Amino acid sequence: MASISISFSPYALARPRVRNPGRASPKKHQHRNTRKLNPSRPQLKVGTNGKEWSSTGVEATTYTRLPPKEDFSLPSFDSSSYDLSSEVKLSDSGVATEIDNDIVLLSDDEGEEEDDNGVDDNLGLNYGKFEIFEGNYDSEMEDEDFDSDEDEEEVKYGKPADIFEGQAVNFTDNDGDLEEEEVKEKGVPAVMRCFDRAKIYVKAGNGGNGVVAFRREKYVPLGGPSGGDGGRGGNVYIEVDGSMNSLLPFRNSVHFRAGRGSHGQGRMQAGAKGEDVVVKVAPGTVIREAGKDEVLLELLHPGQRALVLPGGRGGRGNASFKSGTNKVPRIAENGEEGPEMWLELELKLVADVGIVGAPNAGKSTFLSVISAAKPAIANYPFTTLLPNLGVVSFDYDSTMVVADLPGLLEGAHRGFGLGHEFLRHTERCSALVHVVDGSSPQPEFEFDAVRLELEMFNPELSEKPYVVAFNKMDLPEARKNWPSFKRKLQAQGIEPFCMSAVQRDGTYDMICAAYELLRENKVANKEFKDEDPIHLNHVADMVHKQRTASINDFEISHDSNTNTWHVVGSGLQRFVQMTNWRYVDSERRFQHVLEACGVYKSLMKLGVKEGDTVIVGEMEMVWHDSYDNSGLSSMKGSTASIKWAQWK
Ligand SMILES: Nc1nc2c(ncn2[C@@H]2O[C@H](COP(=O)(O)OP(=O)(O)OP(=O)(O)O)[C@@H](O)[C@H]2O)c(=O)[nH]1
Ligand SMILES: [Mg+2]
Repeated sequence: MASISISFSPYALARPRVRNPGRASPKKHQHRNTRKLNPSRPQLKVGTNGKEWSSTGVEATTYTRLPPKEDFSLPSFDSSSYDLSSEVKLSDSGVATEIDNDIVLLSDDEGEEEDDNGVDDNLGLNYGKFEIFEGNYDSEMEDEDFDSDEDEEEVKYGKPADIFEGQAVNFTDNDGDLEEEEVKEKGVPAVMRCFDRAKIYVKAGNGGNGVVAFRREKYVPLGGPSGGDGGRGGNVYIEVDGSMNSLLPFRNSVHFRAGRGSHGQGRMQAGAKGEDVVVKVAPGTVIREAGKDEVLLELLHPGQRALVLPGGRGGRGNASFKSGTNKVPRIAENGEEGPEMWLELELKLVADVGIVGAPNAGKSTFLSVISAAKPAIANYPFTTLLPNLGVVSFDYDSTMVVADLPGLLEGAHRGFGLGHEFLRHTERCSALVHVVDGSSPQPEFEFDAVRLELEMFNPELSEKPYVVAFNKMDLPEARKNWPSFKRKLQAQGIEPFCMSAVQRDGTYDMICAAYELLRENKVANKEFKDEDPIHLNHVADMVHKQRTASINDFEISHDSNTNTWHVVGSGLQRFVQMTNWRYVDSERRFQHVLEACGVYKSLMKLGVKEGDTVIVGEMEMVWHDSYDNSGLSSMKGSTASIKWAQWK
């Protein structure tokens, strides 16, 4: 594209010299036009710079640690949405070798009662034969989302620095949380990552351009300017959709662009406004600007709608520029560009009660019994990969939403297992139900381990009110364990409940107890909400404020090597972007505005020299300074004598 080649005098051009009008297009550092200008006047030569199985087991075992290899016999299932047939066997990889070695080492170092095979007396688990569900889910749903650099990922697992009994093996060096986070993130299949996190791009619509037109009608001589204004660009809204309970839809659609405003037309016709775009999110979504910690919005209730990005203003047509001194304005503005942004969405489910517990404790079974939810249930740890929600109704007006979360392992807070990934969903619960597998060898141990994990993840979680459900009372082991478990918890001041989820025995009392807890706590939450009304359009207000900064606020920096002056200010930049160079008066107004806001004066004060390059926004100009200051205002026909429509 040819350079814009507009050469003009900032002060005293009676007739703007526009070469190739209408071809003006933003382009960076175009070659300069060496057209000769009247040396007696100050001249700037202008150029533009171009921007996410069900089988009922008989013998169920709860694991609070990683389970032994032999327990990992998977029933074959074809239609499952989760294909676990391709777990990575750590014993097959270099990683496993490292873990084996370290565990043996650990038992030696610590002098614990653990034999050379790494058998833990507590649970009878052979830690030397772990399998870990880490990464390699090769189901059709994951193919494209897995990082192909699997090898690279394994290399990242370092030798655990210090492992002692009771502590989970940490695959990373303790070097930095960042690395741990990275490895953990990669190990989680995309469908899980996308369940409650998403990154989206939003852009408001550009405003439509204003036009230059004149009324031509029979018997109406001198009809005057009739160019209409452009329509404003579409807005970007974020709305809470009560039917959504995950952010999975954002796996496929990431970009949301509002429509641009239509251009203005003759006969004073303003352009239509651009189409708004509404991004639907699940209740409980927290929104941040990408890369920043500050929370922009927290959308909790269905129907809430927040204006995030306002559309760009439509450019004014020449009818808007008519004034007493400029009755035939040949000028119109470009529409303002719509703002754009990358947003990070994080979902924290809005459930009243969260069901927590070790894998295989019977959490999903419990949810399926108390609500209409049909979560996957199997005699297998980590059956639940994503949280399930269920609504428990007592009668018409007493209902509560219950979330069943993936099982928690010891070490979950360090990224072991899956539960950690989703623990944040319990942050918004008012009460927790802690399901304990009564048939496990040591239910007390399991109970303590899970409590510890909650505390390690977020101390506030461990402070939430909770009820303990000792499950699987239909099994003889559980009935045997119950008296001692009850005694131990009572000693701690906790009154546990016992139930058999499968036989629906004791589940009603359980849920009534949870509801009671919830009622007490919800009152407190309500009071809090009343105190803190949310103003949902503040993001748009902030964006708007940033964009409409005063044109008088600018900074000038100088690069002495290239003799270039950069005039930087968001108000000025917006002005430059909205200036439509195809119209002849644009240039004069441009000079007028630069003069009025003090850019020329400041440049001269700083010592701008003849031939220096001045860059304002996307415009590149050449400075010509030979002029007579005193003669400016008196010059007839100069821009100074024309009253321009106010910049807004
Ligand atoms: N005998 C007996 N088995 C039960 C009971 N509750 C659950 N189970 C069994 O325990 C196994 C695990 O149940 P789930 O509900 O999938 O356990 P979970 O806690 O959701 O497990 P994860 O989702 O893997 O963490 C299944 O085989 C259930 O049939 C019970 O009260 N009695
Ligand atoms: Mg489950």
